[in-house]
Amino acid sequence: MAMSSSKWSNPTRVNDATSNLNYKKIKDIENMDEREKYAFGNYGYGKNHVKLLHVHRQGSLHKIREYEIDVYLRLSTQNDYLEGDNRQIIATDSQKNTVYVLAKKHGIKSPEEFGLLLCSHFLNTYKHVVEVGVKLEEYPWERLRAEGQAHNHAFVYSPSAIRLAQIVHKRNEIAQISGGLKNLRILKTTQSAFKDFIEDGYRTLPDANDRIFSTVVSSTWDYSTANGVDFDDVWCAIKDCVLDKFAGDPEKGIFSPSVQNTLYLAEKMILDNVPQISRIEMQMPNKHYFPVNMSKFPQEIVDGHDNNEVYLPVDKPSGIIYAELHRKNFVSKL
Ligand SMILES: O=c1[nH]c(=O)c2[nH]c(=O)[nH]c2[nH]1
Repeated sequence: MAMSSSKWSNPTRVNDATSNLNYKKIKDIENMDEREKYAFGNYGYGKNHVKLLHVHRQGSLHKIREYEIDVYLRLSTQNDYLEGDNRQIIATDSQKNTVYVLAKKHGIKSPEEFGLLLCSHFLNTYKHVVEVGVKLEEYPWERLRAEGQAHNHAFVYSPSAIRLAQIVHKRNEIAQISGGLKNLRILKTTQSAFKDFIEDGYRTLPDANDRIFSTVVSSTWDYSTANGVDFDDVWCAIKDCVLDKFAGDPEKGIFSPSVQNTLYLAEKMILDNVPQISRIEMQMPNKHYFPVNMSKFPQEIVDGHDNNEVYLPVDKPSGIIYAELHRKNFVSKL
């Protein structure tokens, strides 16, 4: 397409020689091959939402793991995009089949290890694959207990949190491994306050000495190494750190002056306890539960005690508190 003069062109009149030169440049650009004019930024292709249930059968004792998996590949050439030449394409359907075949052949020890296996498979099998990415979401099935006993082959879906894992493996580089969790919904009825914040013409919220604290935690973290990491143990340990800093001991609990402080303490405990994690980010939306105003029902206010039994769960808006914490010797790649 010819470049027309636009509001971006220099309005200053140029002499004829310069003008001829500019004209030649424009003609050269017009004659350029498309490949010289434009460069690809991010590109790749794969299959999203590959659903998989894996059953590990040890005699009568069965173990299950259920996943939704996204896979993508990046090839060394872009001939598929540029020329409509499909000869280098590993079809997204074949990528999906690979997930099933590798699960059948090798089983699934953890989502991180299965993701690493898929990456190595694609890089080793196809020399023109330069990058593989695998994202996994694991659903929270727990062994059912019946008559006080763990059941051999029945499970209950206990949506306490969804587990996440992501692997990005570029050829000739070390695989980048991330873990994560989402949908961890928690609530406590005391040991939370929020006060002493800015008092100005915009403030209506009173100090709260004792409020409900509820959130839905989501978090992702990066591993600096896979050596010696038991990914299942780490995931449970991280969830326990979050619950510990939120709930504290079962009798007295733990005091929270703000969501910000609780989030920071959880992240710090995770970096203190898991040396193989270099960076963690966490989000804690503040799901508000406001006490219902009972001042119109004075007969219900006994001994001058305000209402602290009946609350209105507020769907929207919610506060959103988030922070990333990394070790000081770690340089974020973002
Ligand atoms: O823990 C909180 N942090 C805030 O920043 C905030 N803002 C707000 O209105 N309530 C709260 N609670």
